[in-house]
Amino acid sequence: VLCSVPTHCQKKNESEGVIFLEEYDIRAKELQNRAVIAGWNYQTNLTEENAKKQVELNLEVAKFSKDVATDASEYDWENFSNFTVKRLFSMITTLGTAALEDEEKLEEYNNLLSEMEEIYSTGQACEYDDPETCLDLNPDLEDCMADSTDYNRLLFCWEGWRDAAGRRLADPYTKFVELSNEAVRADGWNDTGEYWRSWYETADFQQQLENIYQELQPLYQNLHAYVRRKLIDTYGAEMVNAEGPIPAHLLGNMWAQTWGNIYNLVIPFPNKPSIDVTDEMVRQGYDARRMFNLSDEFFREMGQIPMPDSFWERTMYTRPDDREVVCHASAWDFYLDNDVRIKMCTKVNQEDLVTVHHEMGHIEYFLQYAHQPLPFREGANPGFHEAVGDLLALSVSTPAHLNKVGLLPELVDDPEVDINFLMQMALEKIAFLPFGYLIDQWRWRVFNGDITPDKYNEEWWKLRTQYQGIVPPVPRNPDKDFDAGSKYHVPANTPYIRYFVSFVIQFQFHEAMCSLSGFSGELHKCDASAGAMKEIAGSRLAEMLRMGKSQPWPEAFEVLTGSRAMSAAAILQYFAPLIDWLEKQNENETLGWDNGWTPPYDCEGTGGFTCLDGSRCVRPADKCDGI
Ligand SMILES: C[C@H](N[C@H](C(=O)O)[C@@H]1CCCN1C(=O)[C@@H](N)CC(=O)O)C(=O)N1CCC[C@H]1C(=O)O
Ligand SMILES: [Zn+2]
Repeated sequence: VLCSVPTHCQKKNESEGVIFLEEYDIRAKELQNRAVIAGWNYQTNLTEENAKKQVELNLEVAKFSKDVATDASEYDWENFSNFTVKRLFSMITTLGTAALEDEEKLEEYNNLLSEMEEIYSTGQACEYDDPETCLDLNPDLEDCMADSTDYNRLLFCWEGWRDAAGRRLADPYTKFVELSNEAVRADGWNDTGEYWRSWYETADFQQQLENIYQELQPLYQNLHAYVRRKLIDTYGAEMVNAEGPIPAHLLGNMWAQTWGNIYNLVIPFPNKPSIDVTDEMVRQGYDARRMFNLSDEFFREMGQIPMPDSFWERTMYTRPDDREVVCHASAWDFYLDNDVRIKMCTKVNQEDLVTVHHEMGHIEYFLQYAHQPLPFREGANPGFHEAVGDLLALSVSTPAHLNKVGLLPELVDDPEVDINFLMQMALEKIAFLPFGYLIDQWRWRVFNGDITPDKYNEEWWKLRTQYQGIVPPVPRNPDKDFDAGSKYHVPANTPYIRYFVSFVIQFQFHEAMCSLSGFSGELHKCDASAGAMKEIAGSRLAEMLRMGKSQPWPEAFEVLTGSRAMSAAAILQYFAPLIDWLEKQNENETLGWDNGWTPPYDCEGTGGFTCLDGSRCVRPADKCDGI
């Protein structure tokens, strides 16, 4: 019944709709599989030819999405009775960025994405006094930020990366924002941010997030004040101000998003044992593959699905030395034949062991919902997908579990050792919260036009200082710098609020898994795999994951946690002993950082300054441009 004037003809009925969905699923999976393969081939071999093939496939997917949405609108689906059939039709007729009509613009949109991915993944910072020696982000610059405690060496790595990637992404990103908004507007959205937030199916989503952030902010301020005091001990009071924001390059990470790498500068009880998995792994000769095996074993122990053989054959474990790749770790669902893979330039250290669990959590979710119709093969909301791996890593990271797997020589039951452990966890989980929250606060305002391109960097730093209490170590050049571009997810166009949601709900999941497994005691001591009823916990987790996106997320949330709402209570309960300890530590500290302090910046005519180790840090005068 193909009719030219839909309002005057009989729309197709529900039983015809079910047949339509069956045919759709077969065609959609086949096409998605080819598109993901093209994406994999590009990211694991950044050639012009592979970029073109990836763009071609993305265009084919967009065309298919448009055609199938048109076909779907011939069915009277809004009036169908079956919830699942209606939900599937609703998802299939939601196009998002695929709605862009103009072929040329859609091609430009996809070319920009490939180009930005390439710029980010191949960016290098070259030594001031030896332009031939250039450092990659992974591993060189990341290792620099993690290991150096030389103020000016850190400054070289921090600024060098932003010159190499951030600055070069300003123009393509500005163009990209326009095209992305034009695309989603063709699908009826006001802007890209509104389309992204719709995936949470939560009317007051932004308000809920703000409430949770306000509940967590005091804990973050206490951690910030404590760490700031310790950094003054390391770098001196003229480089770190006791009541001001912290220079952004001193937190052990290129983006100051997690602070685990400066644990050795902030240990609460230095003369008591701490966990140092990195040393233990290196001592035991761990390689990437063994780190993956450790994670897979834990998923099995928790009754989840083991990694299929093809995973072990096709995963990229380490950075290849014969081609350019996207090193930023990611998990891939190929939608056919249980083909799931991780792509990672793994380093043998604790940080990457956590990332391996994070990526494997995505893989686990892919496997658990593989039986669902294609549109339901997503997280219940994107935060769920980010939480799975971290959730299991909360159990793996406990001293008890690390001792069990031979990565922690001795187990000590001592409240001061507990504080050392909770500090390590806070440097990962509490430090991250403002970062996880602010990225999309910035991006949503870029997409809705509140932040115009000339203000991209100024507003970025306003948010970075307001939420994280950090400040750029060198003045930013308003015409050239685009520091948001130095963070993978911005040029890669991956939304970020999902990580803030994950860092909240993973503790609610952990609390649920621990009580279901029969664990009793302080939450931070729980290793769910040690619970007498761990099978119950594992099967409840699997039951939630199997649902994919077949129901609004509170339904899935309730299966595991028994509740239907995000809450900061679980993470605050987990860190309760540390909160008390920090408040005592900070009795004489000023919480907060709004005294407007900025770091001293040595930029005399010589353009040179002296490193802490007394060596002469040659610095080309142009590094003082615009200052
Ligand atoms: C290291 C991790 N890489 C992402 C992730 O695993 O989420 C990659 C890149 C972007 C999306 N992605 C995927 O793998 C998706 N295909 C997963 C999915 O299918 O949804 C990452 O970026 N993380 C981890 C913690 C904080 C954040 C960061 O490092 O800032
Ligand atoms: Zn993730």
